[in-house]
Amino acid sequence: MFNKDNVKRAKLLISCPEKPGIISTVSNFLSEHNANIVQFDQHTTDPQAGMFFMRIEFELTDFDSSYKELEQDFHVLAQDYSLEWQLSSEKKKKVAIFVSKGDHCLMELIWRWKSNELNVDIPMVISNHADLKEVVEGFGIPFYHIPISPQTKPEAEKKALELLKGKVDLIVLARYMQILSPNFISHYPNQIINIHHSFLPAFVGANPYVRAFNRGVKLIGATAHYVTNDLDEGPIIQQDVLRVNHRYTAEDLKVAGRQVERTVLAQAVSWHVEDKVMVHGNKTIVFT
Ligand SMILES: Nc1nc2c(c(=O)[nH]1)N[C@@H](CN(C=O)c1ccc(C(=O)N[C@@H](CCC(=O)O)C(=O)O)cc1)CN2
Repeated sequence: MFNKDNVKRAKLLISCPEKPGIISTVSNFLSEHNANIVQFDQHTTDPQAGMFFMRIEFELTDFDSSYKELEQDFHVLAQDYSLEWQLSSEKKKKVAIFVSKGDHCLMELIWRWKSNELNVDIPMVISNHADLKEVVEGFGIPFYHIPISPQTKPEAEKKALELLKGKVDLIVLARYMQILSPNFISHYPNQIINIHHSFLPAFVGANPYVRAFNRGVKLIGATAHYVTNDLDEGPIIQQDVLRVNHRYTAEDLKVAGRQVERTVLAQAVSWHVEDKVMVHGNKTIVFT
């Protein structure tokens, strides 16, 4: 459809201590900037003394000039009201995917990208193994093999950071089986999403399916979370479970779990790139 008035959408995420009038102040600001609100969501942790969260999606005509003007003016309002905020346009986010040998989560993301279901660019895949090089390059995606050992991890992470610098908005660990250092994570705060193959907080760390089998669980699950220095303890974005029974071996659990892992990760990545996730402490607010 021809867009004669250059109308595009933007998203504004705001968090601040709860106070009366914040909604009317922000909506008046947007009205004064000729923004047409098309979606509005809010959450208050405690009406008396809690935190207030808001997500507003709006349209702007003459987008390129009006977006810049709105952004400049919002800086002033944000300071006056002590707002934490993020303004995003419809520009596709650039997502780097980290993998090891398992391909099911990687392929789910690539399939959704190829079908335009996931509105992102994938500038690179980085792996500590070469196994998936051919399949990734077959989709025209650059693949970088960076081998890692406990002795070489600092150098390997330095190489990865150099490849990533200025090229990505989000890193996805698609069954990447290496613990990231605090230094690496510090470059991408709440911009690294991991899929853990258990229903956290159960079975943190390595080999969760074997431990689930030994425990005799009747549900297995997967958890997508932001990566922090505390292994598998970061803010949870999405989870799901699958019913199992005594007939499942540990290997059966691993195979059955792949379906849950891939859909949970894809949903979490979709919500993040659509600017629907806000982080508060060690929790998220997801405006679905
Ligand atoms: N700093 C963080 N790094 C990673 C996190 C995280 O939450 N914080 N999530 C993990 C994913 N993961 C489970 O989902 C996981 C991966 C790897 C290991 C582990 O013990 N790795 C060993 C090496 C194992 C090997 O070489 O095969 C290690 O890194 O020393 C535990 C949990 C991704 N990273």
